[in-house]
This record gives sequence, C-alpha cells and structure tokens, in this order.
Amino acid sequence: MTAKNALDVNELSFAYGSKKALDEVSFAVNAGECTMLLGPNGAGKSTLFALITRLYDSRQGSIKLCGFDIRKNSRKALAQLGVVFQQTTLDPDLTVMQNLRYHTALHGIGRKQANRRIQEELERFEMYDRRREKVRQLNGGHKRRVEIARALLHEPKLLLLDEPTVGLDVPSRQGIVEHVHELVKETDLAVLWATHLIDEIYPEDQLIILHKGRVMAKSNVDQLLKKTGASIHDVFSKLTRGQA
Ligand SMILES: Nc1ncnc2c1ncn2[C@@H]1O[C@H](COP(=O)(O)OP(=O)(O)OP(=O)(O)O)[C@@H](O)[C@H]1O
Repeated sequence: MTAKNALDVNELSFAYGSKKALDEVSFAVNAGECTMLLGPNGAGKSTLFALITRLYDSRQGSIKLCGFDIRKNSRKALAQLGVVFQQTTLDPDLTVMQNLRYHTALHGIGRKQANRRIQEELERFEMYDRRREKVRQLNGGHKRRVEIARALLHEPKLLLLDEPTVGLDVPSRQGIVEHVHELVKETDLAVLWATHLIDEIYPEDQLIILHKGRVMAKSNVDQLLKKTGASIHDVFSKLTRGQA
C-alpha cells in the first residue's frame, strides 16, 4: 500500500447474520486506473460498495480513501468519493441542471464554480445541450451519463460505479464504457467499476475477480491474459465454475 492509492481495502469481512458476504477481502485501487470488479450474482460486489460508502459498517478489516480511514476520519474520507449506485437517484421531474445544482449545493460549491463544473462534466459526457430538459425525457443511457457527470462535480479522487450499464441497450452501454475509460486516461481519477459483463473490460484495466465473498484473482488484465494464455471469459469461468 502506498500514499498513491485512492482506495485501500484490507482484510475486510462482513456477514448478514450467519451468512458471510465478504471474507478477508484485500485490494488497492490506484489513481489513473480503471479497476473492474468482476463477479457473478451474489459475489459480494454491492456489499463491498455499501461498506465503502458507509451504508454498512464492519469492524473486521479496514477501508482507506486516499489514506483516510473511513471509520476514524469519515468526513475527509468520504469527501474523496463519487458514487453511482445501481438504482438511479436523479429526480425525474427536475431538469438536468436542477439535479446537478442540487448536488453542488449539498457539497457547498458556490454558484459560479458550480456552473463551471457542471458545464465541464456535461460537455465531457456530451450532455450539455440537454441541460434544460427534464430528466424524465432522457433515455436510460443519457440518464446514466448525467449521473456519472454528477458524481464527478465535487472532483472526487475515486469514482465507484455499481453496474452502471444494467438495463441499457448495447450502443448506450458502449458509450458509457468508452466515456469512463477516456476519463481515466485524461485525468488522475481512480475508478472502481462493479460488473458481471466481460465485454466492459479493457486490456489496460486492473481486474479483481470476486466470488462468494473472496478475491479469486487481482491483476492487470493484459498481464493476466498473457500469463494464463486464456481469455477473460475462460479465466472467469474457471475461477467461478458453476456460478457464472
Ligand atoms: N440484506 C441481506 N440480507 C441477507 N443476505 C444478503 C443481503 N444482501 C445480500 N445478501 C447476500 O450476500 C451475498 C452478497 O450479495 P451482494 O448483493 O453483495 O452480491 P452482488 O455481487 O452485488 O450480486 P448482484 O450482482 O446480484 O447485485 C449474497 O449471497 C446475498 O444473497
């Protein structure tokens, strides 16, 4: 672990009653990298995200964001974080702009800076021209772009994406996958992206395979493929046999 890590998860365990959902999970996410968290249904991805965002709490293991422990220094730790949950949290009856202004106000960002940041992020996701439309009028892919833009307004160091392309058609999914990978290349942002879709993973990504609450593999994708001589699909199937 180094000061460079946007996220450090160390020996983290969590159980729902007697049901173990995470079992001594350890990994790091670096600045300027997209780390794909690949796991079948029930692997523990959402539980991990709930712990990183402090919806749940665990006394077994630790989570640090940019070096700040989320239990001991939660305000500073959570300030480093942008999140897009599986379920949309935009207000459909407000415009794109109103939704984003609400977020900047929550983060105490002044009007002038808020307008600048909103323009920057909406332009990045090719949504600035749609800013006066009600969210209800946008298609699923465009709503997701607005949600990702919103999660970036306060300039977090780590962006968490919990299966952000679920329910989208192929072109919308591809658009989001490309936009996020471009974003990581252009900035020093660290991304942790939960998915069960292998085609969302790029060769330059970092990959963590989670299965039944345990980390089965963690590696740069390109290196993993060279080392095993297999496809991601084959590696994933082998490690999660009978569950994928
Ligand atoms: N509230 C809960 N109460 C009891 N068990 C739960 C609860 N939430 C999740 N679990 C169990 O914990 C394990 C991990 O679930 P989790 O939702 O974190 O997995 P996931 O990888 O996000 O799956 P999915 O892709 O289906 O969202 C599963 O076995 C699940 O059944």
